[in-house]
Amino acid sequence: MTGIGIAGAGAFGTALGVVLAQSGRRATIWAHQAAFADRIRNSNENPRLPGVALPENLSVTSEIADIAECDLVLLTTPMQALASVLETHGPVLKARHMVACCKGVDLATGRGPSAIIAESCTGVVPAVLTGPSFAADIARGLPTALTLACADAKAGIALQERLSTPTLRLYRSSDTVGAELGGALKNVMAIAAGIVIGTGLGESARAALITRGFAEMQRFAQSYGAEPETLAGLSGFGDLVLTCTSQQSRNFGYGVALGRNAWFDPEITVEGAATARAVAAIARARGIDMPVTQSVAQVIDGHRSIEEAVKILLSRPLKEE
Ligand SMILES: NC(=O)C1=CN([C@@H]2O[C@H](COP(=O)(O)OP(=O)(O)OC[C@H]3O[C@@H](n4cnc5c(N)ncnc54)[C@H](OP(=O)(O)O)[C@@H]3O)[C@@H](O)[C@H]2O)C=CC1
Ligand SMILES: O=C(CO)COP(=O)(O)O
Repeated sequence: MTGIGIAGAGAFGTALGVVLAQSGRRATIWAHQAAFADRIRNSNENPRLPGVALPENLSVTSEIADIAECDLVLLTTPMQALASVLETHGPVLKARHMVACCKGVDLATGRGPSAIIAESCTGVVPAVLTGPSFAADIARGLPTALTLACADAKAGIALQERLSTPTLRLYRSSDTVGAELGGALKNVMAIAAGIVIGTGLGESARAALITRGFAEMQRFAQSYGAEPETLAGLSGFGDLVLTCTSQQSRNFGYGVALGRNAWFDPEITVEGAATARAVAAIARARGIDMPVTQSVAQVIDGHRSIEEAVKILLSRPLKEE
């Protein structure tokens, strides 16, 4: 079967389904809750992506069997759900290609999405779709450019062609590790940027944070063999800029709320929180200098106040850039 399965009925999976269906592809979104699938079907709209009508050739199901025969599956659950979803449903999925669309590092194992796919689904070619794009922008048909990373060059070309649309422009890369780490780490930096703005530290401080945060991202990713060019591209620098500067970003919004000591809805997906904890632990164990990430992890876990974290960051030894 040549249809596209989309595992995860959130804003991003729905937006990808909409744009792919609008350009003639047949796609099916799988939701893990039957009631939620019913709600989407009955209203022809996903409450996580309000105001976007679903095209006719985009189906919604809560039966995993309905996407089992798809040759391509996009994995659009939150990162911390990916391993359990693949453990439970991976064996029934017959897809030869799986594209991870989630951004983060698994807190329990320290693994990224492509490693989770490779370990859970033998014989599947893992790929990663990541880069600067808000689901609402994609779904409205606004122009977006993303990175499609796949270590298998032939599969990468086929996936790039299959998933590009007139408004969704995919650039190809073979550096899956670099692409997925860029997407994971920028969310941590977006929380930090939100804290900077929420606390009233100013735009100059945010620019410094983004720049030093990018240096930190490079250090971490290169320790895993990522190419510096990947981090400088859409999946790293591009998404870092978007997420650290846009009110649309949930990670940025969470940071702003922390900075203002304001309530933030715990139902909202904030991938950078678990990823900050995961990356801080890995960096400590591997001796990688990640001061911003360590500070974010300490602040969100209540182990350090924002004032203390800022003081510590500003009193680090002076050094060359
Ligand atoms: N939104 C965006 O603009 C973008 C998001 N992404 C990435 O896409 C990923 C998903 O984000 P997004 O779509 O926004 O998230 P949402 O918060 O919109 O939705 C998450 C969805 O995942 C479902 N889900 C949660 N746990 C499971 C599970 N165990 N099995 C199956 N489904 C589950 C939720 O269902 P329920 O609520 O019923 O539990 C919900 O439908 C994230 O990694 C994010 O970083 C990437 C680019 C853009
Ligand atoms: O990844 C995204 C934009 O590229 C979405 O960011 P948020 O999860 O912070 O909303």
